Amino acid sequence: MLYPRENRARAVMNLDGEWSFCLDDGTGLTRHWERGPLKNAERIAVPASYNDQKDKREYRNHCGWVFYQRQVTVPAFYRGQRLFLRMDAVTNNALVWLDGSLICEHRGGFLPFEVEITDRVLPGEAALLTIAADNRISHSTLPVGNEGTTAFFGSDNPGVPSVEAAKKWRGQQNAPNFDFFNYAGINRPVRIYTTPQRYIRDLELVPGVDDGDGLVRYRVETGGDMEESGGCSRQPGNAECGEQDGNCKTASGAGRTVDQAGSVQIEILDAQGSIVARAVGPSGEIRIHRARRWQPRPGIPYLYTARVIYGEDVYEQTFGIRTVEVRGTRFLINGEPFYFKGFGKHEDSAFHGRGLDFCLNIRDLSLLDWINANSFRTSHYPYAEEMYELCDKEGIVIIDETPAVGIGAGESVNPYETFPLKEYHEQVLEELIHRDKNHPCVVMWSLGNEPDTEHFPQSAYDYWRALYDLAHDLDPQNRPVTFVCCQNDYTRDIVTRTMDVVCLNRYYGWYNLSGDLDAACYGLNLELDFWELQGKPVMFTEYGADAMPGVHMTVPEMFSEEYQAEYLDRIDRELDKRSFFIGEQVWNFADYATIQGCMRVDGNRKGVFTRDRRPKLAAHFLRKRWADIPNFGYKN
Ligand SMILES: CCCCCC[C@@H]1NC[C@@H](O)[C@H](O)[C@H]1C(=O)O
Repeated sequence: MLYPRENRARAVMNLDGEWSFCLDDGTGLTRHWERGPLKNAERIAVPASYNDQKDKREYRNHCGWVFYQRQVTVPAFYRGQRLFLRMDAVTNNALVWLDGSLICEHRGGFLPFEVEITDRVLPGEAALLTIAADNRISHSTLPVGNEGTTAFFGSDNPGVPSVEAAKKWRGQQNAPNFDFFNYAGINRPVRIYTTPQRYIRDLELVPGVDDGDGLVRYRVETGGDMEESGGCSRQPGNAECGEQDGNCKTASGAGRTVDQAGSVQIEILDAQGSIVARAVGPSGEIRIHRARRWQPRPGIPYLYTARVIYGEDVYEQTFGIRTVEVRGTRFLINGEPFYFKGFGKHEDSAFHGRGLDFCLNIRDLSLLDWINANSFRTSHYPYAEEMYELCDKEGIVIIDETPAVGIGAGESVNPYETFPLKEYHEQVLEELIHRDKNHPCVVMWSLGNEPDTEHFPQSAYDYWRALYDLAHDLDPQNRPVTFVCCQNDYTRDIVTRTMDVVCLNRYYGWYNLSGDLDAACYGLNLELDFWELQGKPVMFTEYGADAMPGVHMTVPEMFSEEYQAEYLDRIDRELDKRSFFIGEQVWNFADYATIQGCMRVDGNRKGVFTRDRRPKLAAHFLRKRWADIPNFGYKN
């Protein structure tokens, strides 16, 4: 499924803007609100979460379906073209109708899905588009919601009769088993795009090097051929209603890599737009003489463009010539040992919630430059495609993470036996890799964040090892695969040590040994001694401390800006002593919204920037530290 781009063969209609909106009162589906204009509708902006767009508690705390609606008129001059409706992300589950007919549904709130509507709309005629979004989370969703218990870090007095009675009285509420607000709705763009009858369905680019040349393996999948069959080529994110067995059916017939009805041509253009190589056929290998490498900044993130021509259709995709490899305890990019400097982030901002915000993306990459960072993890879900395109251009390295956060329920519940997540997790992983496979900025896949790997070690190993193998099978570039492990008994965890890179979230001196950085460094070193024996590259994907802006102390204590800065300084000094330690990603880039709770003061305050992107003391510390740490060769 290709990102929508307009060109001489394709048009894109962006449906962003003001839509009609209703919170479901529990009758929307049974009374078929999609069959006509929404009654008592309010105005809402798309793309953006709905939660913060109104000053109404019911918007903030809604639990269930919401309905979005707008009229769409495809221009008459699109007649004869194929038409596709693409939703970049509807959080968390979606139903889509046109003129009251269900045309597709999708599970998952952070990856795109599309459906062909060529035979469902009449160009020149208005149609009523309705999208319903369900924000409920549970043991069956990713991210995971708690069932019958409190949210992550929630507090409770279980068993007290009055408290238990009140929980029953208040009815169903979402209880996120994750530490970010469960923003929901149409968080990313909705578009209609056109293609010629025979069109390019997908493009896979696998860059390699050969004695200074670039060697790019490519594969083009086409669709809409004359001899099209109704066959189902499983293309993640292509959905058509009626396929209740989860078997995606492409409404446009089977995808083919073997060209049946016309030749595929591919041209490679350099950054100046000159054709430097070309090939014919739906798959093959292209040599680019004296190719320029894609390098993380301050290197040059050089991008080529693959232009595919198939019949009347054209599609252009940028890509980079770079290699990624784990060798011993080193993480190599273009054969050189890379050191990760950066953060766990969130897609989070006032007003937009989790909605795509082009301006914020530009601003955040500017701040990553200001602070001398080179990378971030898309914690804890895939980010909007536009951010990856920016990182390709700016030379920022990404660890790309699924929405699998919160898989665990304490020592008494084995989530791997009781949470029905395996197939869904596989679907999400497949959609993620399918969407992001061509981005040079993506150097590693993270299968998920902080699952329980301590209480049921063998079940955990079986579950995550299968996903690890699947990720390696699915990724044409076969990038390293990891997952992110939380503070646990690392001697009982038999999963983390099997990943290509050991990614640790550690909070010595915060969630344990609180406020005591001497003891924190002592404990950290005991654990690092353990990891030294594993012979794997190890990095922090989270470490940090909350800091309330403006709280200052001469003797640093928790929640002061000084403590946050000293925390990072002390821990970093210990990490510098370990040659197998290949990166430090601080939690978090910026303060962000969470569910209410006695552990959160207007959200999570571990940001080194405030939510409106003002630097705390720790940001100045990191900017200075990271100015002296090179991308390559810092450790070995
Ligand atoms: C004992 C609890 C361990 C929590 C580990 C720390 C958490 N990791 C996942 C992130 O989404 C949270 O925001 C972070 C935290 O709380 O700030």
